Amino acid sequence: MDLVNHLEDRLLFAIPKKGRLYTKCVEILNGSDIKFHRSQRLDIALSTSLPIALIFLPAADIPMFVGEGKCDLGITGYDQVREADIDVDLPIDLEFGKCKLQVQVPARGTYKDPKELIGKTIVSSFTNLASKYFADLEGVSVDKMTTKIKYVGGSVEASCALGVADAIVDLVESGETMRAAGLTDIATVLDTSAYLIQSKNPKSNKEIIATIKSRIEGVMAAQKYVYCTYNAPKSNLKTLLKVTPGRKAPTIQEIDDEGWVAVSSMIIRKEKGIILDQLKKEGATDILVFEVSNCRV
Ligand SMILES: Nc1ncnc2c1ncn2[C@@H]1O[C@H](COP(=O)(O)OP(=O)(O)OP(=O)(O)O)[C@@H](O)[C@H]1O
Ligand SMILES: O=P(O)(O)OC[C@H]1O[C@H](OP(=O)(O)OP(=O)(O)O)[C@H](O)[C@@H]1O
Repeated sequence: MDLVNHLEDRLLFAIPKKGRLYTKCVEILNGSDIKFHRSQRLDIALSTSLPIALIFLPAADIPMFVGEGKCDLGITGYDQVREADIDVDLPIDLEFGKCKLQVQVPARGTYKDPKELIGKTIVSSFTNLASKYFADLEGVSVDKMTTKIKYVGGSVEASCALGVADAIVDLVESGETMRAAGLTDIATVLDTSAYLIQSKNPKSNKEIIATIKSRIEGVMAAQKYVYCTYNAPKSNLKTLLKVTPGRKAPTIQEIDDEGWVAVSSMIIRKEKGIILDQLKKEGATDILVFEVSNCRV
């Protein structure tokens, strides 16, 4: 297939091919203007807007491809990076795919402390992280630990009910799966979210890597902030500026009304309600909020 020849001179960027991280990754690529067309059944897509080839891979394999320098950049869960135990840079926390890798036991059982599981059988898809966690609990190296760690690839939560495990180590987001399986968490092994990961020895030039990172940071900022403007009485400007300090600093402009200025500032989207209430209370008028569709920060 000729596609492979077109990979030369392109930065290879590994993206989860499906699953929980896929949709958000495509949103980030779109927001970054990394345009591509993915044909059905093809796991490589050439970007039409930048010298990039997107390589769609299982989330669990991405740390290896980036760690070995086959792909310069990738997006995957921090849990996958730690499980693979591969040395990569983690330049951007993308703040989605947030969940916890937790030790879970039958809710009606007697286990309350993970130390009570020493010497027992634990089932997980994250056997390396689970092994390290229980070896640390035992205070020995992984090869000397007495706790048995077994691998299953999915539906880990069924293991206790099926009598395969005394406890499991699995991801928890809402907790619905855990509760439905009659389990409860007793310890957290790792907090995770999706990251942009980068090879320690990238083959592409620094410029294209910097461009991609800056665009992704722009998408993140556009998601995190909204743009707020208002008119402020000079008499209470100091207090109002404390409410909207901006990312760097607020912009203040004179207006054709003595005693008043116009202020514009980026504000955190999640805090918008409280901030607008405070601005109003402190005497601001004509308060407007705008979506930021894109930016460079
Ligand atoms: N509720 C969740 N359950 C599992 N993984 C989650 C959850 N929320 C976020 N994640 C992240 O998604 C990653 C799993 O990605 P993905 O769904 O692509 O793999 P997968 O579960 O192995 O896919 P599949 O099971 O469809 O083959 C996890 O490693 C974690 O970083
Ligand atoms: O806390 P929750 O919001 O319920 O999410 C957690 C569940 O999601 C994942 O499984 P997934 O759906 O990816 O299927 P799997 O069991 O085949 O991995 C994970 O392994 C948990 O089972």
